[in-house]
Amino acid sequence: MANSNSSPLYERLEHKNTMHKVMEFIILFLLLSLLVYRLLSFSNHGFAWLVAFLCELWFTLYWVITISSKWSFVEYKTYPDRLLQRVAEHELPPVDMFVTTADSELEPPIITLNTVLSLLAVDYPTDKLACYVSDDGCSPLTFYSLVEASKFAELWVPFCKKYNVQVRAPFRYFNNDAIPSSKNSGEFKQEWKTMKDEYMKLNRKIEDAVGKSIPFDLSEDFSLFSNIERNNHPTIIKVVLDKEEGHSNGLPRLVYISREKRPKHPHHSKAGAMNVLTRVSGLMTNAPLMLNVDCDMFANNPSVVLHAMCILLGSNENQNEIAFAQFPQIFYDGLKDDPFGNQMAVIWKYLGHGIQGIQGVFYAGTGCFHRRQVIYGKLGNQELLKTFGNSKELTNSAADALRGETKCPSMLLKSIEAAAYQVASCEYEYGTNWGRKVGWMYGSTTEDILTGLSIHNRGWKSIICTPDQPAFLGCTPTGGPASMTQQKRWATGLLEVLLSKNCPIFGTVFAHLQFRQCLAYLWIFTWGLRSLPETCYAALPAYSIITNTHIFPKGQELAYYIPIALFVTTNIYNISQYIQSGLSIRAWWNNQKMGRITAMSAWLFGVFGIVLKLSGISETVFEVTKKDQSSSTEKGTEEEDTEAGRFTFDKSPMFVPPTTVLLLHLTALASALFGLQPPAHDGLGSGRLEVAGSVCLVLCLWPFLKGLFGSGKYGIPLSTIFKSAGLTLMFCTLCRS
Ligand SMILES: O=c1ccn([C@@H]2O[C@H](COP(=O)(O)OP(=O)(O)O[C@H]3O[C@H](CO)[C@@H](O)[C@H](O)[C@H]3O)[C@@H](O)[C@H]2O)c(=O)[nH]1
Ligand SMILES: [Mn+2]
Repeated sequence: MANSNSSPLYERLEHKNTMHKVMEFIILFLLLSLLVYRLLSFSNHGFAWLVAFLCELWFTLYWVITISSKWSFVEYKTYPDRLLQRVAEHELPPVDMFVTTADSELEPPIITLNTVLSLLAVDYPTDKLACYVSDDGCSPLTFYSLVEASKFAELWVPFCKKYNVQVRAPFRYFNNDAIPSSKNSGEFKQEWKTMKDEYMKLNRKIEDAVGKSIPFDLSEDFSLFSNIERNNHPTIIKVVLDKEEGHSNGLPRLVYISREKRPKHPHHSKAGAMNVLTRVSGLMTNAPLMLNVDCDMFANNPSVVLHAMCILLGSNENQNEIAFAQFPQIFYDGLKDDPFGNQMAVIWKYLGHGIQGIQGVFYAGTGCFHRRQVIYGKLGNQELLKTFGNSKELTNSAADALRGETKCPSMLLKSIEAAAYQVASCEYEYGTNWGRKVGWMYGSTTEDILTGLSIHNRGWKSIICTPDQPAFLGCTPTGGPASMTQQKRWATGLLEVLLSKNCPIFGTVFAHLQFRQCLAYLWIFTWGLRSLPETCYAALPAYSIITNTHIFPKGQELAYYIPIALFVTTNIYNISQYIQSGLSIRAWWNNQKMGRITAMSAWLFGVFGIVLKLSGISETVFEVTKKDQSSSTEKGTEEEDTEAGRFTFDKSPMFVPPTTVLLLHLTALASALFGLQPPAHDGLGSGRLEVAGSVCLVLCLWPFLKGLFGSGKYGIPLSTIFKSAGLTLMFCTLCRS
């Protein structure tokens, strides 16, 4: 095409969203009015008034930060076709692809191997790709699955490319039994059937291996795994697929790495794993770009790498400003209407693209392409050794990477074996800058946001890339306990950053973090803190009904309409965003409910976790979330499916606060209904707004109301109910006295 050289590889589209902005200001105005009203009537009221004021002050400040973060909605459109016309295949930069897994029980190897297969099969020159799998579980099963998957890949990858298969994770591709009808040639049908049979065989092999202590004969490779403890073992590095010298087998390289672990050495969870991947790949292939995904995030769009290249090779003037290209987290088989409120589609859309208009989207830990140079930082030669550690081979490769040279070694392991084992050992990082100035940053269980922040601090930008066909799809946790565990880890991890020297405010004052980008980071880092005002505010209506006082304006005051208007506009505003994102009102309501529940349980415990850490009582841990096999070969029973979205419980203390708040409101409403309230002091007792607030909370806590009467995992454990009842009783007694 004549003009293909001049047409850009990506376009930046700004959206005005005027209606949203107007509503955002109306909401802000109402919040401020409420604050003014509280201040003016302060003298007539007591402690509860002060609490309400403080909570509302927090909500207002938070709203200002939210408006700023959402303000500049910017979207990027990428054109991979133009890229292929402009850049010759051999000029495309190599990419190292990282997959992390940590536990073969919580993360079934069949999921991991599907992710790996989808990456091996992407549309990109295979000799430019290498896939590295980090296994923090040091599981022979994972290794075995990888070896078996690599054999299957020899059939699968050519098949995908021949027929331009769109979804290259076989468990998704073979999800329904019917042969895709779009391609009807007899040859295709035949090959499709063979492929499915082969995949089923692979599946069976792995299923057979699960649960056996030694699932395979201890041949040379597997013997490395015998008598190994997960947290106490030497490094294992195995090249599963290599390039034979001279000829290519049409598959990318594939390497299995289980880094050394010793009980006394901190392993820094995923961040530590990422740094080992970075170093080992630096020695082996040293690609200038690195993609990383969680084990459950398969490539759902075969052109992902090309889309990312559009941005990272991009237009000349700013290609050196963009540090990473992040694809949004989207989930497959997400339960309908997001009953656990963890699909975050609206957040990704409005906050993700809003921040895009400032310095760029946050790094979200998965589905992201980084520049190796940026991850390494900018350094002079004399600093290299101190920064990167004592491996001469690694410092040389890092120096190459920093100069923008990549000499891709043709022999993978043999020549550099010793160096690879050295950089994967647990003592290697001592006295270096790994985790502090280079690589993935340590000190938070949300290493992703922290690492992205450290990049933005240095003045880099980032871009969110949203091709029409979602680039990566992963699992969300289902059920109450798993969702809460994840949310608690996030709340803790984010607070760990907020309360450390990495706090974004320092980044703005002393480094190159833009002011509004700092606000956007504060928006996310304060998730955990939101639990405090939310929980207090949730208790207020119950308090006022029980004591027959009022915390909202009375009917005869003009201010009476402020909370009502606030309630109405906020909900219209929120609902409109759900509808514009193609979601249902039910999804909005579920998120609304879960927002309240999460704040009172998981986020609150995130704060406790931080208090314990700061007082030196306990460390924070990265608890891996369980990945469900859902739509692979095993289907849940019918009965389970109908209950899929129902909230589940366990004995975790996290469920105590929401249960308590629920019991409190039930008590309050009952006392109002049966006229058991004490007489009001000034004739101004609790009124309609307090009762409405109380009813709202009961509705938000509906899953817990059902849980009071449910049984098994659907029921709140008796011990939790007793604790909550005790707390409710205490609260009521305190109120009355
Ligand atoms: O010691 C560990 C712990 C975890 N992981 C891996 O980290 C990934 C994310 O773990 P998961 O339990 O799935 O956490 P999520 O909350 O679902 O992950 C989100 O949040 C994390 C930060 O809290 C980010 O690291 C992830 O990329 C992001 O998807 C998985 O591939 C794990 O195998 C390790 O490699 N080593
Ligand atoms: Mn996950």
